Amino acid sequence: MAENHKKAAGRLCYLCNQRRAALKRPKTLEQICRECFYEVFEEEIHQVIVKNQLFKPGERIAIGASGGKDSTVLAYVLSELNRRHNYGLDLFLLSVDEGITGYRDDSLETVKRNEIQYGLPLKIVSYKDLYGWTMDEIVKMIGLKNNCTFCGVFRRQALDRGAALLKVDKLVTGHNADDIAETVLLNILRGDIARLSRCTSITTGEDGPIPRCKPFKYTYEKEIVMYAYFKRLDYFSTECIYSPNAYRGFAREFIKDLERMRFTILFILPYQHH
Ligand SMILES: Nc1ncnc2c1ncn2[C@@H]1O[C@H](COP(=O)(O)OP(=O)(O)OP(=O)(O)O)[C@@H](O)[C@H]1O
Repeated sequence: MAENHKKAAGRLCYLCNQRRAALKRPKTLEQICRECFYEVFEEEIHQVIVKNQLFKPGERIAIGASGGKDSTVLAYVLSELNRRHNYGLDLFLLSVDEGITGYRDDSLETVKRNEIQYGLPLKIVSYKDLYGWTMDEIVKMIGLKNNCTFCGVFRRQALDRGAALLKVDKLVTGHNADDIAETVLLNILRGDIARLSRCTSITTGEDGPIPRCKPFKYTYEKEIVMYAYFKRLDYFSTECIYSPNAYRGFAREFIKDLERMRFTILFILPYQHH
């Protein structure tokens, strides 16, 4: 971040040619000012929403809010765009409390502050209430093997239950281009053709209880972090204490290495179509 910042300082913004450049934009490598960065970042997400017809006026939308950078930026940007472009959406924050002491309890405090900061009603559903078990208790029983698989299945269902309680039409999540590139690579390595064809769709689950969509499908993680940093958004940045997640970590490092070698894989993978 500081490095990007230093390199850009001293020049005029490539886009407005008036203000000093404050950063080098990861997606285009242009040196631009903060104001232009906010504008292009938000406008690109607006275009993704419009082109893919993600929402209809009057819809109730739940934002899967973990308190992390992606969903915090998503909540902030969606509420801004909803006002600016009159989408006519009723937005809600929906959080799942997995019952992980020292991780989810702290990140939920962030979401509770976001509820006030962004004026979005918050609903929290917990594994304890839904299933009678917290992840702390499950890990005590089964250890650290396969715990992420359990947690992923439970979270998926908990989000569906929460969405039903809120009576929303859709659920949006903060999955970004980096997450999707990793998932594409993992599905290739696993030879999972069915998931490979599904994982790049911007909207999924249209035949299930609640459609889900990913407005950040084309947004780079680095840009989300920069946006949160420059806007001083309130988010929680600790990794889950139970998820070493070696397999996904390997995919992430591999993609980063390819990017360093100037392969534009991050840009290409989320565009894969079936
Ligand atoms: N406990 C939760 N409650 C509600 N939504 C969640 C929860 N965990 C994850 N999500 C949703 O799923 C998306 C992807 O989750 P993942 O665990 O991969 O986190 P991430 O990429 O670090 O995102 P974030 O920065 O938002 O935590 C999040 O952006 C969020 O929309």
